[in-house]
Amino acid sequence: MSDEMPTDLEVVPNPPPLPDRPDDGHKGLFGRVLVVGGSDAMLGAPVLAGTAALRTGSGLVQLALPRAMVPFALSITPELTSLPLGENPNRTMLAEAANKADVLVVGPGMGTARLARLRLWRLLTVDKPAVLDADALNLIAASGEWPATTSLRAVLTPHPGEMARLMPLIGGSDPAGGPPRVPTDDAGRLRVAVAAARAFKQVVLLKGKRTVIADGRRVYVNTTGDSSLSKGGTGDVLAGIIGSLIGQGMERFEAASLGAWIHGRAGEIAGKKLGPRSVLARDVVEAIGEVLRAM
Ligand SMILES: NC(=O)C1=CN([C@@H]2O[C@H](COP(=O)(O)OP(=O)(O)OC[C@H]3O[C@@H](n4cnc5c(N)ncnc54)[C@H](OP(=O)(O)O)[C@@H]3O)[C@@H](O)[C@H]2O)[C@@H](O)CC1
Ligand SMILES: Nc1ncnc2c1ncn2[C@@H]1O[C@H](COP(=O)(O)OP(=O)(O)O)[C@@H](O)[C@H]1O
Repeated sequence: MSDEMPTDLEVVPNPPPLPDRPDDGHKGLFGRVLVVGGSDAMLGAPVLAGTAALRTGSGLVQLALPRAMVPFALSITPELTSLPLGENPNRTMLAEAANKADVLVVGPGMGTARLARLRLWRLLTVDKPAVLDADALNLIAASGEWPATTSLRAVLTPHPGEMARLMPLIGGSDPAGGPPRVPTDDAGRLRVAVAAARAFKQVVLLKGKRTVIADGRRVYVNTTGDSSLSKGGTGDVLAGIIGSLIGQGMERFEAASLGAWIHGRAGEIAGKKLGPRSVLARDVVEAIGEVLRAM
């Protein structure tokens, strides 16, 4: 990975507007999102992602998650539908659901066990746009190389810890010989996001204060958001928002940029109501409506 700052980038100053929502539309027009995630220890992550997608305007959101969790997940958000996953890899049913969807959100709370890996590898062969988050990224990092055969057109949404795990795949290392680390300054974060986008040929969103979105040619640095978002589950909310915008027809870089902006504003609004310390990820989901109404 080069230490040079790329000089051939278009810096996008503002996120794009929301896509149109025709008055005579129906749920089939506004995107079918499939969220694949959840594991014994983590139910909240896929539910937060799916609920955020519904709040952002998706017509239909289905959660593919372990069978035992389905009743609990649906009792939190009954507007979600489910694909119960059993102990076998269930890869055919999963691939069928993925093929019916307009966009996939893969990884929130999925864990890194064998079944999760098998399911992810099956999904990587589906020709769909996707948001790859959390454990989807950890599984790819653990495999040691970017899956060159993937047909997914993805937005990767690593936090700096996940990005550090991916860095060996783009030739990133710590000069001192320790584990790779993501720089904390703006220029360094931008360099890493652009290098990853170019190496993987995907859209990369590097989370944190001043989230960076890069597609290899363009870069957008988000300015919304504060410490109201510094709590478990808010990244899952972001994955759902971006998936929803892609499902509503937005191009991936634009969806990731606008999604980061909406997510940050929703965090700020929730923080004003409750105080930044007390905001939960679900409060960020609840604030999405206020953000969208004002746009
Ligand atoms: N309710 C639920 O169901 C929830 C489920 N969740 C699910 O949990 C799973 C594991 O995801 P996870 O992010 O919690 O663990 P992991 O990837 O090991 O990250 C921690 C490591 O990364 C680093 N690090 C993190 N952020 C950083 C930053 N901004 N800046 C810098 N470093 C940062 C951090 O480093 P440290 O600060 O400790 O030095 C640490 O090493 C995943 O499936 C997710 O979806 C969660 O979404 C929560 C709610
Ligand atoms: N101080 C902050 N300012 C702006 N955004 C923040 C801040 N703290 C966290 N965030 C945002 O909150 C989200 C946290 O995501 P992540 O670390 O993946 O959480 P989780 O995995 O628990 O859902 C990211 O979008 C990140 O950019």
